[in-house]
Amino acid sequence: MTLDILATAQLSAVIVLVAYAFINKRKPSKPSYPPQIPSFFPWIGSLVGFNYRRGEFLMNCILQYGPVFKILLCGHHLTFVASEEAIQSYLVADGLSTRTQNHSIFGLVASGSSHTQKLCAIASREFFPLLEKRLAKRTLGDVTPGFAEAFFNRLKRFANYQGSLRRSLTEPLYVASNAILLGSRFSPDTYDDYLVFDLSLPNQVSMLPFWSSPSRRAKERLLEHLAKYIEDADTDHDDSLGAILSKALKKHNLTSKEGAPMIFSIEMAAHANMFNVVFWLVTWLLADPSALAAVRDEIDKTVQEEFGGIHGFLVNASPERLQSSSFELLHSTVLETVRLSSLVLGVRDAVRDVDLKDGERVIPIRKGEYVVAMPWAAHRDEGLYPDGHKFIADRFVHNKVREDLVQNPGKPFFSFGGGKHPCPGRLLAIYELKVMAIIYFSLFDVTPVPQGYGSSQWTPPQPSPESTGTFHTTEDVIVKLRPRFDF
Ligand code: HEM
Repeated sequence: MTLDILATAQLSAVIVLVAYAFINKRKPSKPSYPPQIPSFFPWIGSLVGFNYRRGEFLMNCILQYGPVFKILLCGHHLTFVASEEAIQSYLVADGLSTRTQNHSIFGLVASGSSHTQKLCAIASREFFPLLEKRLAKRTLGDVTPGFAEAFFNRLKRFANYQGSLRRSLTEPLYVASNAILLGSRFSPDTYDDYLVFDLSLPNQVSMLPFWSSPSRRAKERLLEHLAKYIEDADTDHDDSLGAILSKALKKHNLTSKEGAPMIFSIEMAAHANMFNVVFWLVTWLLADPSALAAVRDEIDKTVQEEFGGIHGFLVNASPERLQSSSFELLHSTVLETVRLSSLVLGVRDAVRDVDLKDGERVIPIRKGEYVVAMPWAAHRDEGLYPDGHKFIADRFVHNKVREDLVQNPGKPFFSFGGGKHPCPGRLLAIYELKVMAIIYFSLFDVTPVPQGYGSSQWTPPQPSPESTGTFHTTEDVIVKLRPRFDF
């Protein structure tokens, strides 16, 4: 009986939606700006295309409707801005808030918690500004000692390895980055759980229901570990970022279990984009052997001449010394990878009516609507970046972006956001990517192994059409790592 009622209700809903869509289609549409992406169904709008192949769907919208367009998703209006001027305007606009974005992040890490609201407020008022201060140019050098050695020690285990490129890069990166941010009490053995969680992220951020026991259990174990980490923090003597955050959580009367999602959200911010970018950095270099040879020559020469060899580098690899012009090609390669792997920035909600600018045109955003910026198009603008869809390792050699890596008029570089909410980890990210590349290519000859029966040639994987934020990959790369010397 109940099933009959349900089936009848579903059928009626479909009939109403189809009829509505048909009537709507027949109405002559008013010309408007920005263009609205047509969708067959009212209310749910473009949900299906958007959710299943988000990156691809958005890129197709730009190609068809231009760099500013609107879509309807489950009753919400989202305006996407992808031109340089519109993104600049989005970044500095008053009246656009990160409230919804932060809520969804905490909803993801702390599902079911009644403290999401409180955690969001503490994150944006206290924790993100604290990170910005600690990871600023002047103080970054106090945070980074130990990163290079921790990365090296973990990477050594991969000598003569044949297997996942992703693992060989992200495991040492995860361990080293946590060592400097959270200190030695945070267990490196959490890597496998974090990877399971990370790989499920594209599904988790989709608007469709997502059930996966392995990633849910991995997240629960990570949260338990973090709760213990906060519980045991030596807040009087330990001055690692993790201990400072633990102290602040206690000050806000949050139990260690209630506060764990806060540190988890910082873990996610510190690793999610890095895991993607580091993968593309090595993959795109492997796909361009002459660029790889040039980058490695630069690394070998500079490590020898300026640090006396790799062991000297491990102890003296400060952010200032890595700014040296002797690493100019590596610096350019890192920026090029970050430019090319960037798809979407954050979601903003309009807390009042806002007019954004796209050159001479005005983009009206009504209170309650959402805006999303897509650097993907601006970063491929042929007038600004010739052959912008290609990886060109030395693209930034003679044309460096500003040091703080945000908003660079004339040569847009939006990968780290900017304006009111720039990525506070941007300088750390660039530092880590450089150190990683230097150690990885100093230690190993890296050979990609062709996959598939009978294939003798390796081809790099494509960015995944389901990506969000930075590009994920469609598949891993299998590599052989042959030590270049006895370490
Ligand atoms: C290549 C690596 C990275 C990329 C491409 C990246 C990109 C971004 C972007 C675009 C935003 C702003 C999103 C928005 O507009 O709402 C952001 C925010 C953030 N990033 Fe990064 N990031 C990277 C690495 C890091 C690292 C290493 C950390 C270290 C802790 C970090 C911490 C954060 C935090 C805490 C925020 C939130 C800031 C806020 O909402 O005020 N990121 N990141």
